[in-house]
Amino acid sequence: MEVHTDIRVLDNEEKVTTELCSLVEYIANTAIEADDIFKIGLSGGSIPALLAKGLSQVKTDWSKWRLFFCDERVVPFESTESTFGVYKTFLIGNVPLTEDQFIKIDPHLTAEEAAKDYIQKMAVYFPPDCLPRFHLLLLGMGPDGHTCSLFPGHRLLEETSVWIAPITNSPKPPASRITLTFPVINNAEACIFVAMGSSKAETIKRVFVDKEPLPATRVRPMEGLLYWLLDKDAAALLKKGEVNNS
Ligand SMILES: O=C1O[C@H](COP(=O)(O)O)[C@@H](O)[C@H](O)[C@H]1O
Repeated sequence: MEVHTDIRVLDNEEKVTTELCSLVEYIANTAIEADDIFKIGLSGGSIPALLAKGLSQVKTDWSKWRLFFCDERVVPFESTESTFGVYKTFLIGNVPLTEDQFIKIDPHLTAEEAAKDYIQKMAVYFPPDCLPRFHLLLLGMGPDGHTCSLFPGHRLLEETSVWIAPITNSPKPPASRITLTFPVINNAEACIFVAMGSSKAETIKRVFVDKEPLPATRVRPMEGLLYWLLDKDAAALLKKGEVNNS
């Protein structure tokens, strides 16, 4: 079954930031109205810097936000490789979010233990006996097509038995990470990919024109919405008609 994909090509990073934050605002406030809570999964890479620039304009009840990690590196929070560490530096103090609204890994555990521990932490926020359904996942895509810490050709692409899986041989350092698995990703109410810069152009073509089965292409929220926010450089190899500007 086809998943409707809303691809938006924006002029530059500033416009991508504005579009991203206005979508996040709308989805957050809709979730809060319906469920009295907004559950968002965050990615690392280029996304935290965009949120740092745009989220302060967002009007929402910040106390209702709970922030999870689509993937996280199993390193101390003080490390520049820690995704939570990056968000802590960029967001806390910049928007009215407190550290305890972030559902964090225990960085003192092994990746395997950290994944199990994170499943238990997540379970507190989702109904029992069914897959977690996030209101929103913010996703990035590496030049190799990876998303979260799901890398091309890795056995974790086929993992369906756990919500969160450990990985100890990540091809992109650091090696030790935890990641959401596809059943949870594809159960989300909405996923927003952000890809910017010419280093992403070839991979964007592989996703939308060649339709290669890359990890990012496998994000298909069957009962949800899928957005791709691209800047002009990332979209450079797409022809007219391959995108729907809105
Ligand atoms: O390693 C990672 O990379 C991806 C992509 O990052 P980007 O800088 O190309 O946007 C990111 O989404 C993921 O969370 C991170 O662990």
